[in-house]
Amino acid sequence: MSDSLVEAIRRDLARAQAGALAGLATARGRVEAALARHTRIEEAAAAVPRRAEEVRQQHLRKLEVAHRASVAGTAAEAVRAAELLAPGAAGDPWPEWRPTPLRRAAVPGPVRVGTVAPDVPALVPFLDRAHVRITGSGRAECDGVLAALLLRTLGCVPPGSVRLTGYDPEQLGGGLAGFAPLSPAGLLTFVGPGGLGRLLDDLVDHIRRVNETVLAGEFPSLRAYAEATGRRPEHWRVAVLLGADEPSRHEQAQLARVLRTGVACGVHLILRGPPIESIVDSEFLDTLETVSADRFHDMPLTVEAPPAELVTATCRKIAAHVAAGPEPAAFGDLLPDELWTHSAATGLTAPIGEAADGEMVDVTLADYPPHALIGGPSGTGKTNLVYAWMGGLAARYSPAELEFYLLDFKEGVSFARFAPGTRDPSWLPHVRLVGINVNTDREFGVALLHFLSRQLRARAEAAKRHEVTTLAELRAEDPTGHWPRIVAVVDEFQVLLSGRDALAAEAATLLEDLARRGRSQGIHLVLASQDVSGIEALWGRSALVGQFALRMALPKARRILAENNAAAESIPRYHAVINADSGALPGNRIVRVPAASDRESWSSLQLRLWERRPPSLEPPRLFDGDAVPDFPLDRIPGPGGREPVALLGETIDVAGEPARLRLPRAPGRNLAVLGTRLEEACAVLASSSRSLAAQFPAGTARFSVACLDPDAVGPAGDLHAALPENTEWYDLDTVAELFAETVDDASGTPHFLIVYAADAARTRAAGPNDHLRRILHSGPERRTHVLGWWRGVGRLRDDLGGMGARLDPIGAWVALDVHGGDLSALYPKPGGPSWYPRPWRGLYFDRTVHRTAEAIIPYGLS
Ligand SMILES: Nc1ncnc2c1ncn2[C@@H]1O[C@H](COP(=O)(O)OP(=O)(O)OP(=O)(O)O)[C@@H](O)[C@H]1O
Repeated sequence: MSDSLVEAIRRDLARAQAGALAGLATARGRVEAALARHTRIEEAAAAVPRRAEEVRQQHLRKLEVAHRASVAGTAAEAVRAAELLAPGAAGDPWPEWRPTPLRRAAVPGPVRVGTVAPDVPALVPFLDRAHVRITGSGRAECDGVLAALLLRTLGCVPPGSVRLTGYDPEQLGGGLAGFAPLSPAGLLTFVGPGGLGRLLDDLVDHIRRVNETVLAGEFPSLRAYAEATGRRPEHWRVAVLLGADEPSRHEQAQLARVLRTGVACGVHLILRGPPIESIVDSEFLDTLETVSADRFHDMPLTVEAPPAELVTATCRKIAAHVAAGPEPAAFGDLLPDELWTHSAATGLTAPIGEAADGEMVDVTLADYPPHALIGGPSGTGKTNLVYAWMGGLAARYSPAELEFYLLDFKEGVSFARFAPGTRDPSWLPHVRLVGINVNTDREFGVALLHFLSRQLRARAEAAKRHEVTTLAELRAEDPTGHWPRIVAVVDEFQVLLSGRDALAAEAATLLEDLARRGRSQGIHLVLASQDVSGIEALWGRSALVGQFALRMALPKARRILAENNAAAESIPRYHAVINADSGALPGNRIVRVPAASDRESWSSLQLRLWERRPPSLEPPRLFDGDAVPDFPLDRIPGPGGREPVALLGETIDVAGEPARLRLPRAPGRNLAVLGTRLEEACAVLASSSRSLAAQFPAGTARFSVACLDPDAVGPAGDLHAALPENTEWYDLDTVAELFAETVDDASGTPHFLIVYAADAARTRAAGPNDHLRRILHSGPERRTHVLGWWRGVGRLRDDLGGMGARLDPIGAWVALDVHGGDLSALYPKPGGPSWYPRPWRGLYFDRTVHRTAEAIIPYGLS
């Protein structure tokens, strides 16, 4: 290779090396520049947060200054706000503190446990809002927070609505000692050491049950339930857990569940003590309120513990209140907001009381169930239950929709309040009839049943005319007709069915017919009794009992419900088992019946209804078995009638019409009053004579009063004075003249001989007796009528001719203290009428009009 070639290669290599070195130097310079820029950027970035933090700190300093400046002003506002948030028992200072229970469905607010400076109440949310964890260094302060929280909580809710459980393994209940008086009433229970697991299991079970059966997916919480429905179906349960050994894994899990889900179901925990605290983690913070006994929201807290004696006294009172039993729901709760807005076309529905879950229980009378049976021993509240039910019905349905017929067979005046009285002139507009003190007048009960049967017939006929079958259809077809539902209430109805006589049989037959056919015609029977078990007439007729599908059993009622249904055995006072399914077990609803008996509860409702009554409505008829009816001056026929009519007394009937005796010119038109009861006999003679006298203008009839019993001189004299001026007066010495003169009187002038103790005439002489017999026989055809009182049937017979004499001249009689059998000769049916003599009652029979004799009540004439 030549030298020149080598040289050329060297030069090229040297150039290449120099170029590479220059490139490296340039690259190095660029790297250095980039690194320098990076460092600058990094330094700038580091300066930003520092500045931000400085700005934040400046702001905070300003805020703190502003906050301190405004504390004095805002404290006053905070105090006012606290008063609003925690009124009454929730926040009142202890010296003036007393329980102020909220309504049952109300949601309690926070309660005060102390103050933060300057005097701002420290309020802790608890029931329906949170669990509470109490922390703090001082034991006494923590105890104070606990006591304040519990006592105020108890004072804010209805007594008994918080159930406390204490778990205090260290002090064995000492931490809750002041609350011990709650224990006997079952409001506070203690769980011993080792019982934490069971307690938590129990709470978890309770929460599950509330979720499943009460909230049932419909409400998120009991609080929402209460706000939506106005009712609170469950008690709150508060478990106070005051420290423990390290809880087991299971206990920890259960505790976590309660913390998570308890508040919504009314289960609250109060926690204190490190072992439990250790498992409370941040997961549950939204339902856990932590209260430090030292600081409250970062301010020093002054704990306000309640005085020990206030705690025990309050707990004692709450326990006594709960032990005394729950207050019955108020009568007003049964009433609607607006009166008389309901239609009775398809039935009658009203609440009767409150179930355990606070719900009002409705009771219906309709095609099914048509009739009700109410039972319970004396004093258990049957009458009260009837009042409560009637109040609810009368407030909902107007008198055009509903009518009541009320009968009380017991002695007493329980239904009298519905009729106008001397003290209270108001009456219940729905009531058409009130029968009180009916105990001996079973006839009145039968009369009511007859009356209802007539109503039933009228309805059935109207239904037929309109080609319908039920009341609802009839009302639709005949919208202007008066077709109210009729509710007949018979208290102590067993009296009506007692005895094995014709009256009881008639009553049972009528009842059966009414029960069967009344259902579709809107006629409802409500029968109440102390004890239905012994009523043969009832249990012998299963078809009758079967119609009474609505059963109401008061505590210890026998045989009202089905045989296997013993619910009435165990219900408390003022409660009732309501069963619309003939007493079958699944139909039971237990209700607390409000007090409706006291006059105050009832009167204001009755007054409101009375003031709304239609102007044309007449007051109800009042039948009082203990009262003597007044002689009805307005019912006496006027002068100039076709034939004289004597009023003998009041019939025992729904309308209370007078018992009338027609005295036309016809054989047998005499009246015999029979028996030894002087007053009643005089009353019958007086009312019949006076009513006759009113029918004759002066001088057109003759009246003669013969008083042959010295004891009757008083009333006979009174009658004599009340009769027309020319009425003659005879006694034992002169009566023979009257008979002798009358026996052949052919003047044709009406002549009424009123003879007291007619049988006494015979003891004087043989003559007058015979005259009297002839007057009785042939007088009426000549308008001479005898209204006579004989002191026995035998004596009457003697006056008519002795043994075997015909008694035809006595066409009508009123028997007083004479037994039915003694009247057989005067009665068409063998054995005589069934008649049990009783004071101020007579049995009236007129051969020309009666098939059976009827009971009457003589009028009082005073
Ligand atoms: N639900 C109730 N709440 C408060 N008091 C009641 C209640 N029910 C009944 N009472 C009271 O109990 C007493 C007896 O009640 P009530 O007269 O209704 O019983 P009863 O079963 O009809 O008794 P009796 O057959 O002896 O008349 C009355 O003084 C009444 O005020």
